[in-house]
Amino acid sequence: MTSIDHDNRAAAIDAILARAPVLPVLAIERLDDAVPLARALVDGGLPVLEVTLRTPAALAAITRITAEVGGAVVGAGTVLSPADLDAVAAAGAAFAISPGATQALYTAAEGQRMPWIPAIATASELMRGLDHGHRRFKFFPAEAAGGVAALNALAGPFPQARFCPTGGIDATSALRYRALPNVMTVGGSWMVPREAIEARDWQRITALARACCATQPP
Ligand SMILES: O=C(O)C(=O)C[C@H](O)[C@H](O)COP(=O)(O)O
Repeated sequence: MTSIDHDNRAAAIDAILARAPVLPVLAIERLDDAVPLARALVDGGLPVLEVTLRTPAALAAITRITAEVGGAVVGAGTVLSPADLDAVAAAGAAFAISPGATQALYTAAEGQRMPWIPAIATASELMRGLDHGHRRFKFFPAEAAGGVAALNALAGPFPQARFCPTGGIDATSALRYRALPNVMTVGGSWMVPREAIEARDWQRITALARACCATQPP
């Protein structure tokens, strides 16, 4: 892949993630929850979704949301291997995102049209990703790996890199991340509480999503 292709790849990721200030991270246990859950989030102003491959329903959920929820942009999360990358592309994912990165994934992603976002937690991991031509990264596990202070520090030597911090973030800390110039969007699951999904309380999820779009602490 040429560096121009890498520019296109970064632009494609920017275009997707710029659509919302927050990226909900979903673990969908019941396939029938996929469409109403996605609708609740889209209605609350969060159209870009990460459906993690942590449940058996995940691939079918990606396909179903993509087909049935207008306005949703469905990505796949917890992509751990080239086989996962192939599977989520076949399911129709608009993008793929991983909690880390491996040489196998960097190589496999070169052959995919679907954008893939590797994750980093250290400067050395970031340098490896930059060597592969990537400039957009998940920062995981964000809070445990140094949080806002770490991203501020990385901005010095790596001004070309931008991040989607994820892991341990809540409604209040999300605002601190969103204020950083090197943050594209903030990932997390705080707006999709497990008990709300179990109770199919879609109105509560829409209200929590709406609060994510606010610029003041909830
Ligand atoms: O599964 C993956 O691919 C991950 O990278 C992990 C998730 O993004 C985080 O577990 C979400 O973070 P919480 O908001 O703390 O729930």
